[in-house]
Amino acid sequence: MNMLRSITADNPRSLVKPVFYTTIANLAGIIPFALLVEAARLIFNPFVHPEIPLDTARLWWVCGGLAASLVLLFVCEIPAYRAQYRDAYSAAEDGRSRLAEHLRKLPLGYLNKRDPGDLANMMTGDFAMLEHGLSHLVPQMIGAAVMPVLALFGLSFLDWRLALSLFAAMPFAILLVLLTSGIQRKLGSQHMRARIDAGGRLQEYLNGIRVIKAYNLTGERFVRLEGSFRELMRQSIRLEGIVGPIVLSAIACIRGGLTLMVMAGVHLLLGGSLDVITFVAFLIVGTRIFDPLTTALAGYAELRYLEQAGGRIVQLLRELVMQGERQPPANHDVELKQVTFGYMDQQVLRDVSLSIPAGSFTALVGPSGSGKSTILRLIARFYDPDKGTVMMGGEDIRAMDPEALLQKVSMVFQDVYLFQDTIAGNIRFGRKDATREEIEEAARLACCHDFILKLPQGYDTMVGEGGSTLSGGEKQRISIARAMLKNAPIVLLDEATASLDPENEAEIQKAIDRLVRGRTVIVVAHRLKTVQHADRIVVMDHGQIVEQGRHDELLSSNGLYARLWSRQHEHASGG
Ligand SMILES: Nc1ncnc2c1ncn2[C@@H]1O[C@H](COP(=O)(O)OP(=O)(O)OP(=O)(O)O)[C@@H](O)[C@H]1O
Repeated sequence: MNMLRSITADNPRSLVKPVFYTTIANLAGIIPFALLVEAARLIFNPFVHPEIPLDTARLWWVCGGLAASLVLLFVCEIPAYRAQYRDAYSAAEDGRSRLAEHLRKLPLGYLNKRDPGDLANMMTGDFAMLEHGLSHLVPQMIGAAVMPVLALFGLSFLDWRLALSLFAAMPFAILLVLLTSGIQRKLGSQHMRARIDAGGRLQEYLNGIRVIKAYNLTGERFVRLEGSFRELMRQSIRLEGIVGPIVLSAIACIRGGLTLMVMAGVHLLLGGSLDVITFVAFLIVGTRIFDPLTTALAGYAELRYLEQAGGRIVQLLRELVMQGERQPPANHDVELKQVTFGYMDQQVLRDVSLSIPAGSFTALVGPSGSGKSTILRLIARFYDPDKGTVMMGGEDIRAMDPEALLQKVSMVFQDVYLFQDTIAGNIRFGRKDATREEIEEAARLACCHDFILKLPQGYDTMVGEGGSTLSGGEKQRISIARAMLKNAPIVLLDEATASLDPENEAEIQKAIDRLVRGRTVIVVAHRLKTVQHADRIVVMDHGQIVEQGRHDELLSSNGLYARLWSRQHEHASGG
């Protein structure tokens, strides 16, 4: 059952139709064999028993039946073929969508620990293997099981001794494959690890190609990439080199049954206890009956390999998604109560308590790495705290449905990601059902409208993956337009650290001022002058809140804020 779950990406029901139609097609495939045996019997009968004339009428009927059975086989194979391919591809499509949806709901903490190359490989490589398995290997396996069982049953009626000798070696072959399945699995998983590693290295190489060129790192990075390709080759050769002989031995063992049957047949024929016609019938059937089984044995090793690919998918599908069903309350006060959090082992926030009343403007400031952006991520529930609670309207956000919670929050982050879509499509991510007028209105408020109209196709201009065709400031404004469209009561803003030209900076500031009006706003600010009018400024250092208050209060208390302010002030007047 585990294997079935694995190879169907946890959806064994997708196998029902292909298995049903393939079994019918295989059963239909037995009829021509039976008719061939009957034809051989009729033809050889006059030679063995000269007193009996050739029964031509019956022979014609058998020939007609043979033609009809081939038509029947064709008719049965069409739905089997369709079921195998259609269901294989739709099962893989369904599995890919389920996995993508599941990944979206997993805590970011879990995804951070996974190699993105590995996940991408799972979506493409592993599912491609499942498609191949469901469309080719599973039908082969069914054929391999149905044909010999029916043949053994039918041939036993003709002569049980020959039938037994024909199949005598089969249990040894099956035993050989089963006993070595541990080795096959181990080699398969080593090969898979090498494949994932090569995929990861390749992705790293492609993602970093600009840095590699800029710093002339070609040699070192390429060596790592080449090393992973070499390891993959080594593991592939090892896998084929060891699994191949096992499978070939099993096939030889099965074929040995035919030799055994011929020897037994000759012995019985000479002893007079077997007639030639039955022997000929066995020879006809015996040469073909093992074909599906030998093909399936070669596929069996592949199936085990595929089981591992599917197993990885099933394991990921079973990872617990973020829990919580409650709808967020109408009150949008935000509060952190003694929150402690770290991404991996390193603690990033220590015992942080902070209360943000609805409708207020709060700024988080402090040195780089002090944990400011992490607070925003916890409020949006990208992660759950290790200790303490994050509350909204007096309720723990862990009890809330993460998706409903995100409806309450608009985010504008430093690293704006634009999808490979039109400008309008990218703004529409703010609200799926927004009309074109609403999108343009949001763009106007976010100071994007003018630069968008200057693009070749205006709002219908495509932006590349990652938005590489727009400047940093333009991307920021697009993301503000998204947030405008979303119109959520809480706004989380992570101010861009990269220096922008004065015109862009003024436009962005104007857009932000419009976005935050009348909402609960939490801003991570790097330039203190942009937040000097905040209701409250929270100063962070080494994962803790060291000061908080209004700009004037903080300046007069002469602490970290005053130092940061004077440093930036001197810097600005000096520059
Ligand atoms: N996804 C992550 N995985 C592991 N560590 C992380 C991750 N994000 C941030 N960190 C680490 O957590 C610490 C706090 O990061 P955070 O982004 O909250 O700081 P910050 O105060 O916003 O910094 P900055 O002003 O430079 O944006 C840093 O040491 C950072 O390296």
